[in-house]
Amino acid sequence: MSMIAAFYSGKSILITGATGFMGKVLMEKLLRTSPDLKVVYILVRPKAGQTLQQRVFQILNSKLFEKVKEFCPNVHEKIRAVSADLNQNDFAISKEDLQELLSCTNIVFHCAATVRFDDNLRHAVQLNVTATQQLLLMASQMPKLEAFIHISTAFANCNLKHIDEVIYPCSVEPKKIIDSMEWLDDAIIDEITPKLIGDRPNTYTYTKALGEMVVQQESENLNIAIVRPSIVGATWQEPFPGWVDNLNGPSGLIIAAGKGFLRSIRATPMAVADLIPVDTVVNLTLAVGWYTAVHRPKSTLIYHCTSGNLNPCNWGKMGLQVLATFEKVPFERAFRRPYADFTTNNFTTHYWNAVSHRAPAIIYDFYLRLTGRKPRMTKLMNRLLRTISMLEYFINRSWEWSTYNTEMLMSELSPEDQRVFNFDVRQLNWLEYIENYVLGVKKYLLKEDMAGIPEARQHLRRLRNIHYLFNTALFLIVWRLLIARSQMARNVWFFIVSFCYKFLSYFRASSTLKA
Ligand SMILES: CCCCCCCCCCCCCCCCCCCCCCCCCCCC(=O)SCCNC(=O)CCNC(=O)[C@H](O)C(C)(C)COP(=O)(O)OP(=O)(O)OC[C@H]1O[C@@H](n2cnc3c(N)ncnc32)[C@H](O)[C@@H]1OP(=O)(O)O
Ligand SMILES: NC(=O)C1=CN([C@@H]2O[C@H](COP(=O)(O)OP(=O)(O)OC[C@H]3O[C@@H](n4cnc5c(N)ncnc54)[C@H](OP(=O)(O)O)[C@@H]3O)[C@@H](O)[C@H]2O)C=CC1
Repeated sequence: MSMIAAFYSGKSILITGATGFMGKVLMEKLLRTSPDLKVVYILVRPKAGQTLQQRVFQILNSKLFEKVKEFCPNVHEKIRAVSADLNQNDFAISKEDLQELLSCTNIVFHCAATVRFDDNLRHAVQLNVTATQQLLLMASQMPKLEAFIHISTAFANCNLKHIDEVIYPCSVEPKKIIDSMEWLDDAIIDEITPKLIGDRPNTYTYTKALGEMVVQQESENLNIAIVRPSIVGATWQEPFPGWVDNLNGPSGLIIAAGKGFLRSIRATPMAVADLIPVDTVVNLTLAVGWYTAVHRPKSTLIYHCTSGNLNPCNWGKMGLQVLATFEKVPFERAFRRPYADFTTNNFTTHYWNAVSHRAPAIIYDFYLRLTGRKPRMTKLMNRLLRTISMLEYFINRSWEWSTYNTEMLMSELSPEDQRVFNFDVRQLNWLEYIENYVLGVKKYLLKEDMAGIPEARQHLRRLRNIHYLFNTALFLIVWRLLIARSQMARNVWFFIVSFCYKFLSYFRASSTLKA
């Protein structure tokens, strides 16, 4: 019997960010392994014209929840969606709901965050710092609370090269930042943002670091732990391999490469690609919840959920496996044949951006205009290049994360728990994982049917022929222009033609003699 699963039975669990990528997988695993838990409270905001109930219904009817519904058909009865907006004061939770949450919650998993790299500082602080502080305040009023698990990121301290499982202070106190966001106007905030984030690449990593400081400062009377995942990718094993439902991290780039938009990327092939499957993160998080509640460590423990030091893989190897998988399972209606290379300096990056990204987009838009359609490729390409520029920081550097606490926790688990809540990334076969990841992107993100593969191959063959035709035509045009303008080009042309003629004459003569 799994001790962790048994621990969650009968418990009331509060999850923030349950509609997000990680939150969904966390909720699914909890309900599948501990169907006897009392209730899962999820803080949800109405969004995109959908009510709370519609959002929850959509999640529970997704492919991700198919397996849990086999075990526990009335899974929806275990979930209680509470209307809440983490950007609002007191999260805009009704009095009755708040009362219930405060009096019943045993465990809190705080996953909600803004993970956008381009968020303005005010919004990123509101969600990643102020909301964390408010949630901790709520938690301190929960008499039955056994553990509070905060999800941070391994990149919160990406300005350092070696990162230990400790909280590193930021130069300005989070409380001061929170206060200043209340009275500074947007223009001033934009001006001071680069100074505040310092050598971090974006507001996301900075505000996640501030969030950790808040956790540390409020941790006095609470039993808290922090989990720091690196780049979270599709599921490795559970509930099935390759599940993914958003474009963050590598997923968007896999689509862009598979559809032939992304042909080169500025990346360091030998840099460690610290990817971690989402089910591994969730297993560790649940194990941390159990350990923190049962063993009540004296200080706030931080757990790195990373792969680099236990089972390293680099971007070069991953990229090649991504491309190899496109050969086996091509994506439908590609813009160009998938081919991508890593560039390593400014000059080649600009050159390939012009030749492989912008020029084809302009030519395609010209074709769309000619055929009476609205041009859209240049806009899309600009957006892709902007996205890539924001991710480049992470694919051109390597970090070392120590994992003593994570390894200690692994050794504390029973063999059954090590199996059911497996977070031992040493067992991961990267090539198999990447292949399943690409397949998952095709199936669950692009919603493409496997039956469409022959047609996709046919389409790629057509693109290859168009490519050859285009290159030949381009060559002839350039050559024709050269001949018209330069005596030297004419001489070279005359030489090649006469050489070919002589070769053919000799070949014909020798074959006549043989006959
Ligand atoms: C040896 C040589 C080998 C040769 C082999 C060569 C092979 C080469 C390549 C092969 C294929 C690639 C394989 C892997 C390559 C490397 C991948 C590296 C990824 C690394 C990521 C690391 C980041 C992790 C750091 C920290 C981890 C965390 O803690 S946080 C979680 C991560 N957060 C994010 O990823 C958020 C990023 N997103 C954003 O910040 C924003 O979305 C944005 C700024 C990127 C865009 O904002 P914008 O307002 O413009 O638009 P938005 O409304 O959000 O979306 C616009 C359209 O763009 C689509 N979109 C969104 N995100 C992405 C994305 N990540 N990639 C691509 N597209 C994206 C979005 O859907 C919108 O589309 P439309 O609706 O169609 O307009
Ligand atoms: N994905 C990754 O690569 C990594 C993620 N992390 C961390 O993991 C955690 C989860 O990330 P992930 O699941 O990928 O992120 P997602 O963007 O998929 O999910 C974010 C969640 O936060 C919720 N949320 C955002 N704003 C509000 C709000 N104002 N009120 C209520 N809820 C809100 C979202 O709700 P809604 O659906 O309504 O928008 C969503 O459920 C985050 O803390 C992140 O920092 C750490 C390392 C890597």
